[in-house]
Amino acid sequence: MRASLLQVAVNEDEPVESRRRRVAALVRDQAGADLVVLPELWTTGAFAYEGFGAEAEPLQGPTYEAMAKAASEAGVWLHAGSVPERDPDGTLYNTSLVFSSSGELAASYRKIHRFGFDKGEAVLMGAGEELVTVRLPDTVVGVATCYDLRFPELFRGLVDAGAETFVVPAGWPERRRAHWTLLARARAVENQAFVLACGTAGTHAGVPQAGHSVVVDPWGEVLAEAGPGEEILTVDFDPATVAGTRDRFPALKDRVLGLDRPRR
Ligand SMILES: O=C(O)CCC(=O)C(=O)O
Repeated sequence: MRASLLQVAVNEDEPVESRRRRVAALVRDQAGADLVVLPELWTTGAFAYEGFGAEAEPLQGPTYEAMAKAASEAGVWLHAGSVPERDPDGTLYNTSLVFSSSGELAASYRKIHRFGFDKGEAVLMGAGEELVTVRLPDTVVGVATCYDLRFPELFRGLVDAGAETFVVPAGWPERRRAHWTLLARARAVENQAFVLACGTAGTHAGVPQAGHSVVVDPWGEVLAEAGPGEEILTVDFDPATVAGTRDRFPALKDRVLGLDRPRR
C-alpha cells in the first residue's frame, strides 16, 4: 500500500482560497497512491484561532467540494485533514473528512480532545463524541487528530473497533516536536498498528510548526520522516504486518480491561 502524506506549509501570507487550490493540485498529482493524507486545519492554521469563525464551513463546504473532486480525479483515497466545521446549530467542530477514491465521503470525525486548555480551540469548538474507523481496500483506518495523540485510551478504543492503521492529521508546534515523534511511536508500539502522522510546515499565528510528519510501523520503527518544510512524504507499507505482529507478539491479548475506572 502506498501512502503520501502532504506536509503542507500553512503561512498567513497565502490566502485560504489559494492554499485550497494549491493543495487540490498536490492531491491530484498523487495519482497512483492508495491513500493521501493532509494535516489538521490546513486552511486556517491550527493556531489561527481568530480565523476559525470566519473560515468555518458547513460539512459540505468549499474544502469538502474541492477535496472530493481532487480525490476522484486522482483516484486515491484521501484523508483530507480537518476543517473548521460549522454545524447547522452554530457550533464549530474540528472535523476530519475521509473520501473514497471515487470522491464519496467515507467518514467524518469531530476531534474529541480539543487543545488550548482555557483558550483557543478548547473554548471555540465543540468536542466530538464518536470514535471513527473507516475500511479502506487494504486496511482499517482509525482516525484521530493532533492533541488526541496524547490520549492512549482513544487509540485502544479504535483498536477495539478494528483499526490497524491510525491516520493522525496535526498542526503540531515545533516547540514540542520531541513529543510528536515519541507519541507517534508509542501509539504504534502499544497498539501494534501503523501510524501515519501528518503535520504542517510554516508559521501561523506566530507558532512555528514542527513538520516532521512520520510513518511508524507496528514494531515502532520509523519507516519515513519528513523534514521541517513543505514536503510530500511517500511510503510503501504492508498492512498485513499488523496481523503478523499481533500474532507473533500477542500483548494486546493480555490487556486487563477496566483499569481506567476506579475499583473498590
Ligand atoms: O499536544 C500538543 O502538544 C499539540 C496539540 C495541538 O497543537 C493541537 O491539537 O492542535
